[in-house]
Amino acid sequence: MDHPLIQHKLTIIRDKNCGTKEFREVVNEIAELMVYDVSRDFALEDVVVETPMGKTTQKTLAGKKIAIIPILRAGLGMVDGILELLPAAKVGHIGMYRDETTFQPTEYFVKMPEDIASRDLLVVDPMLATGGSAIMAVDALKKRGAKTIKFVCLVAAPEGVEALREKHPDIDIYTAALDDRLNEDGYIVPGLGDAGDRLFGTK
Ligand SMILES: O=P(O)(O)OC[C@H]1O[C@H](OP(=O)(O)OP(=O)(O)O)[C@H](O)[C@@H]1O
Ligand SMILES: O=c1cc[nH]c(=O)[nH]1
Ligand SMILES: [Mg+2]
Repeated sequence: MDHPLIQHKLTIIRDKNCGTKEFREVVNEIAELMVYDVSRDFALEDVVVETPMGKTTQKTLAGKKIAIIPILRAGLGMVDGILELLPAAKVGHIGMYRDETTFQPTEYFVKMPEDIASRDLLVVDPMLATGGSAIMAVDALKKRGAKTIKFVCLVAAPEGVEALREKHPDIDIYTAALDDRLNEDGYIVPGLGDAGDRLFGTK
């Protein structure tokens, strides 16, 4: 997504001198701006409304049922921003951490709304690196009946986009930036470092 506001804010959080408070605020702001466009294909239906001047037929969202699914921890940093625009969305959590040497993800927590099969799901995580975490999260959702899934991240590596596309070609991927590559430690370059640690001040 190349909107100037999104690009500007992404540059702010890439800076290693951006502290925890600002990092948190700006991650939420970017997520909110991204959802404006992610929701572009949401269906509308007609509704009759009475203005002070009389009756008119206008558009309203067609009873869309959404759930936001953050991949813990770092995905949590995007939830409040998205809820600003989609305040009635439900939120399901999936916990996952990546092994430092093999980069393989381990799932440690899942709590979903009961009706995810009938909801449009926005899986959110700031970083799409090898793609292992996103693939495992989508596997877990499909296993529970999910049908419509969009993946929303801030920074993606080409390797992660390719892996997620290959494993789950039915999923739309939205990213604020497609970066150069992964380094030998599995971090995105130039990236923004460890998103979870920067959001929660754990390093
Ligand atoms: O595409 P991948 O190679 O799977 O890497 C991306 C994942 O790594 C990070 O999580 P991390 O394991 O650091 O957990 P955290 O959010 O708790 O810090 C990030 O938030 C993604 O979930
Ligand atoms: O660059 C990266 C890769 C994985 N996870 C992160 O938080 N950052
Ligand atoms: Mg992390």
